[in-house]
Amino acid sequence: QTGTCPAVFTHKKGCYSSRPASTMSQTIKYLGQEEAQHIDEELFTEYGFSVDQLMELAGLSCATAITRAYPVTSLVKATSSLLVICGPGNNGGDGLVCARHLKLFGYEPTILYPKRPNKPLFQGLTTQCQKMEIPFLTEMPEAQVIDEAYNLVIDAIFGFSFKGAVREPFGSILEVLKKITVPIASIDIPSGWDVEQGSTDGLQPDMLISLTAPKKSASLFRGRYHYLGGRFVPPGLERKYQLNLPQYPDTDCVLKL
Ligand SMILES: NC(=O)C1=CN([C@@H]2O[C@H](COP(=O)(O)OP(=O)(O)OC[C@H]3O[C@@H](n4cnc5c(N)ncnc54)[C@H](O)[C@@H]3O)[C@@H](O)[C@H]2O)[C@@H](O)CC1
Ligand SMILES: [K+]
Repeated sequence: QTGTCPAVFTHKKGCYSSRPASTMSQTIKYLGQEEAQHIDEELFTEYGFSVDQLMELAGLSCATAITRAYPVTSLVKATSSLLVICGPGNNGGDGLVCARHLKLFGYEPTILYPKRPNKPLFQGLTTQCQKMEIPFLTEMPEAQVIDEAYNLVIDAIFGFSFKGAVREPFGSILEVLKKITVPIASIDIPSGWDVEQGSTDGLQPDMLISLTAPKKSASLFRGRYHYLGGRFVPPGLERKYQLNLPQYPDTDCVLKL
């Protein structure tokens, strides 16, 4: 039995978990944009979480998933250098948290954070990264420079609130990212992709870390590593939106999908 029932307890009649049997065989839900935003809002209102709490858990999940896919010992460059590109919203905040944890995990992240919201949350996260001695770039390097200097680029530019044509400076940044050959790990959504429809000529990340639940465009992801993170969903919210989340193994904060 044990061999056929990963991540759930077993007993003599087969697999079981704390989840009702009716949801066990169903597949994980891929969320639309509005649905993702509603879940986000409910977590903060009805369920009493604060943004910085969930951002910390989300960013930690991302850093952990990255250690699974790209362990320090597997990196090809002489240093364990990573480039983390942060956008103007909460996806960018996840990137800052992720960079801080990656530094603690033995990587050498560098951050590009061109549009910084004038809010204490983001100012605090920026200070924390500076105090962790993570360098900040003042401009986007050229594609060739990125390929030479970094093992991996972490895309924390846009998440589930992205809409419409990409505005500067992010249009130029995404153009450079389309030319690089080092792998890209995208947080929640590959930036520039429509949250539901994806993109035919957009980024093609090697890794996607879906937070809470994958968004519809994740079904078009063709990279090697798709991870789920953000192990903080209360059961009532999971039931209401029929998320059918898989069970995370043991105490892990990430799960490979
Ligand atoms: N509910 C959840 O599961 C959680 C979500 N978190 C993160 O929060 C993200 C969503 O954050 P936000 O709602 O702040 O939004 P995003 O971070 O997706 O982006 C919003 C920002 O991007 C800008 N923007 C939108 N479209 C643009 C365009 N076409 N060109 C240029 N700029 C554009 C907006 O002006 C805004 O500043 C998620 O994807 C996830 O990464 C986590 O921080 C916490 C938990
Ligand atoms: K992203």
